[in-house]
Amino acid sequence: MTVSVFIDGAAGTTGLEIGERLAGRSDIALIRIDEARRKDAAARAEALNDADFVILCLPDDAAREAVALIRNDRTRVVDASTAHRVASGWTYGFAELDPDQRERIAGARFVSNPGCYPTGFLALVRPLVRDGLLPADALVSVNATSGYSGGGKAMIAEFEGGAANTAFRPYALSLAHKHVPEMTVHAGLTHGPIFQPAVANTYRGMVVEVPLHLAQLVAGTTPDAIRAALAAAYPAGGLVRLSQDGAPTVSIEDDAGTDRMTLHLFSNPDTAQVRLIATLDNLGKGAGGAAVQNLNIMAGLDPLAGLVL
Ligand SMILES: NC(=O)C1=CN([C@@H]2O[C@H](COP(=O)(O)OP(=O)(O)OC[C@H]3O[C@@H](n4cnc5c(N)ncnc54)[C@H](OP(=O)(O)O)[C@@H]3O)[C@@H](O)[C@H]2O)C=CC1
Ligand SMILES: CC(=O)N[C@@H](CCC(=O)OP(=O)(O)O)C(=O)O
Repeated sequence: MTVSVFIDGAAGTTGLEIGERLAGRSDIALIRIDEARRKDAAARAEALNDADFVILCLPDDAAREAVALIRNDRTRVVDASTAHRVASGWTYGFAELDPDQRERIAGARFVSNPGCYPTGFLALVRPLVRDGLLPADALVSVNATSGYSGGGKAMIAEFEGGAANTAFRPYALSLAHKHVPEMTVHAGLTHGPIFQPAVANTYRGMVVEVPLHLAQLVAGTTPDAIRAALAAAYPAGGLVRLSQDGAPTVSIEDDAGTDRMTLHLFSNPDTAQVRLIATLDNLGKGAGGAAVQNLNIMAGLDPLAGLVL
């Protein structure tokens, strides 16, 4: 079986990553438009309506416009932007979020690819809320650092052109980052987490951390219970894997250049505190890898085709 796929925004950071993963696959026929017409609405509309699947790698407004340009009831969509991640009629494209999420994605016409930071946050927190270990009204925070490719072409130019002039820059200091709604909704929390992102002077990779006092969890919850919940949520052999933490070091490079995500749990019985940490690639499981995974699931293809494990 061959499916036709159009990447709208193929010349951008995420679009190029996805194009690389799909190139050379015999089960995918890529639809391309001339470089000179890649922002031309008529050319895009033709490709959007010809394709079995489209992957939107566009700014939010352009992603909404692309969806409006689809005039048939056949073309299926994976949107990598933030535009539809808590929108009704859209399925959240995080296959490992819940036991039946993969099946929901398989049957969906409109799938929103998760944000890169929410991918790490939700992997750590969603199983704890679902299993009743973390109360839904818990007040949590999430600290995270991303490589600068997370900011797309503009941020890459800033760092590689020498204008950034920093090794590490906290941002979103207004406490209103665009990822907080999807973190809240899909974790099943009633309060948004305090989100403290930063960008580091490295191209790709992320560290996403949720620190918790055991007192924030339901009484009697132990680090072993948290580990058991995470182990049950992420069976071996998938893209999301639970580290055994024999060698307790974590770095932003750990999963860079791959489509996997690694979860860590560190704890100290004396302080009754835990640090839950996810490492991933903002362009891998945080964007392009997840989009290809969703496409594979929706089209009924080999679920790991084109992915870097
Ligand atoms: N970078 C990352 O790590 C992640 C990005 N995303 C999301 O993916 C989307 C793309 O981001 P990213 O690749 O980083 O951004 P880039 O800025 O690198 O790429 C966006 C691309 O879209 C093109 N574009 C803009 N407007 C239009 C339009 N109207 N029609 C056609 N093409 C258009 C741009 O053209 P031009 O080249 O001329 O500027 C550019 O090539 C965003 O919504 C982003 O939030 C999601 C997860 C992670
Ligand atoms: C370092 C950096 O600037 N990161 C981006 C998010 C990266 C991203 O890809 O956001 P989406 O997944 O929602 O598209 C930011 O914080 O806005």
